[in-house]
Amino acid sequence: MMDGKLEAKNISMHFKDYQALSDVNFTLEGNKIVGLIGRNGAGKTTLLSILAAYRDATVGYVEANGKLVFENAKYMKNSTFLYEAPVKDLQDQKASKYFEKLQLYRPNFDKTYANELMKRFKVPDNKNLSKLSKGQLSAFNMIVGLASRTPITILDEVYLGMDAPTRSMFYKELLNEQEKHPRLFILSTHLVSEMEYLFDEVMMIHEGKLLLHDDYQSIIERGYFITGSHDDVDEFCSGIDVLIEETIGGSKTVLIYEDLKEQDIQEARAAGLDISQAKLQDLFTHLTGGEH
Ligand SMILES: Nc1ncnc2c1ncn2[C@@H]1O[C@H](COP(=O)(O)OP(=O)(O)OP(=O)(O)O)[C@@H](O)[C@H]1O
Repeated sequence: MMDGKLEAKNISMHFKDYQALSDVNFTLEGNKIVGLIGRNGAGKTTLLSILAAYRDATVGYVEANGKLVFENAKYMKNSTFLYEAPVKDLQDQKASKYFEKLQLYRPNFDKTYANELMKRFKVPDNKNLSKLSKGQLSAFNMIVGLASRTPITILDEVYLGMDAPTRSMFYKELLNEQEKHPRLFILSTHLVSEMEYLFDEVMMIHEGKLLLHDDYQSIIERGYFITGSHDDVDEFCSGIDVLIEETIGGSKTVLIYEDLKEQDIQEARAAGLDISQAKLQDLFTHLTGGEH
């Protein structure tokens, strides 16, 4: 659907004297699910609102297929940005009324699909939207995001308020929808362990800076836990940045983020070291400063 390019160029965002984003650069290309992960206050919402052209960056700009997105009516039509249930914007209306209006400026909006999801996610359609529970409102938001079928769909922590079974249904539906109607999804989250299997690509931001941006697989393949005798682990890790280390008796475990050669891994294992792949959640926690 999109086969296009979304580029962030030298984006910085200042709020008075507070710098929420510092020189963020990246290119997203093609149809994929991109996970934007970052701790509380890292700058996720700020970055997404700039990507969605809801606000302009203090410095830098965003382009979609080489055209500025800010104040670009065509881009607004082709993108959806959903953030924590904007109750105020919904006023007193029922879903059906809201969908009718949405159809006017979302040419791909599929009302039949939206209504089917309303049933499946048990969002009542006979109540005013302002009367929905928190979880129902999150589900409603997610339904709008999926059924709008815009080439660019940006969901800012849209799962907030959904209970665990509902979130799990949402993830399945997202994958299902991505297969049938591929587009560029950008999802922000800190539920990393729960959502990592969804991501084709990951952007990690920390204190307003883009710390990491790569294919999910490439990131995962650089994260290792290494356990063995104190000396063996130290020897293996000489010259390698260690993210965390834990010593229990004479044995030591470290987490590293590094390209290892398959041969080095084999040799280390043969020499008695235990090497296992870390999860994105481990890397996320420790690349962004640990549990402090
Ligand atoms: N309008 C504003 N004025 C001043 N500071 C702001 C404004 N909006 C955001 N900030 C600050 O910018 C930083 C990034 O905020 P942002 O909402 O983008 O973080 P986030 O990664 O989405 O966080 P969370 O996971 O907690 O939702 C925070 O320190 C926040 O206080």
